[in-house]
Amino acid sequence: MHTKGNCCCSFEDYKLTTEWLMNQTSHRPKVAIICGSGLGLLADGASNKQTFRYQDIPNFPISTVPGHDGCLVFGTIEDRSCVFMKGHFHLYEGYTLCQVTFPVRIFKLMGVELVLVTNASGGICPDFKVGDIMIIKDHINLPGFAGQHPLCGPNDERFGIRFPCMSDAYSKDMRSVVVDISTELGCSDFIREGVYCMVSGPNFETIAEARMLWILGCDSVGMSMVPEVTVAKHCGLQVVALSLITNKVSLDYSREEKVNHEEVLEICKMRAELLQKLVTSLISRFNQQQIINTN
Ligand SMILES: O=P(O)(O)O[C@@H]1C[C@H](O)[C@@H](CO)O1
Ligand code: HPA
Repeated sequence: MHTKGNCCCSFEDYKLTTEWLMNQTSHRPKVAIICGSGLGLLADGASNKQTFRYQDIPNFPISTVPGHDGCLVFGTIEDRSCVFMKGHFHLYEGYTLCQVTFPVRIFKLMGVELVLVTNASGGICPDFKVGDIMIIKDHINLPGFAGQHPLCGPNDERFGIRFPCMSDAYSKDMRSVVVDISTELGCSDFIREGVYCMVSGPNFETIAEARMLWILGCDSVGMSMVPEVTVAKHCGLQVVALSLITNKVSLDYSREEKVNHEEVLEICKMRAELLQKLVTSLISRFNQQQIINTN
């Protein structure tokens, strides 16, 4: 890979990795699922699985965080090919945003149309409970404000335009499909909608920072996803994102609880089955929607 500004991957790098994967598998996924911390279990429901460890895929970064298995799983859900990222990459691991978002452009080149992102986040909105699932309707890209943005550097028009619109990054149609599915599954009590804020991490927020984020309009805070969503939107992919509220963020100096990563993973385990049902139903609805759109 070569380096230019924030950008360390050339079109040839993306092409090489895509061709390598397409030579190794006959799956041609239309949906990619990015599994956040502790949520790799989402791939377990797929059949006809074919797994590639990140270290074996040319140009792929490797996962360094507990709860991120570090493999790409191709499989079938409801007769449709999907690709699951069991583990994704974070700024705090020391990766550039070009590396963090590298897989998204591979998905684009492979023919993916929908990216379904899951992650873990801390609930800022006082109404949120641990275990709630927040449908992300918008985000605040805090590292982006400071120039840590995946689209900084020369723009490659083969992926998208220089100045992409982000006001509709999260598909409105797919968001309402998630609401319908949660009613059908009888879990609408856990479903919320809100604004996710990305911070770089790796420390959890101070109380003053959390209060600032609440004033700014953030309902939850996490350390990932926004770069991937930005790059997905830039290259014309539909995005739907679900954030599992794994802890309540302290807004109050009298609160004694201290958040830690083990607790985050524990809550992910608790909600993995429900998230898996949501994801499976969502994929089958996306397939139906595609069929309707092409008829
Ligand atoms: O990868 P995600 O965003 O799901 O993981 C969150 C943010 C940190 O990586 C970690 C903190 O516990 O969980
Ligand atoms: O409270 C949090 N803050 C930031 N990232 C997180 N990921 C899970 N919980 C949190």
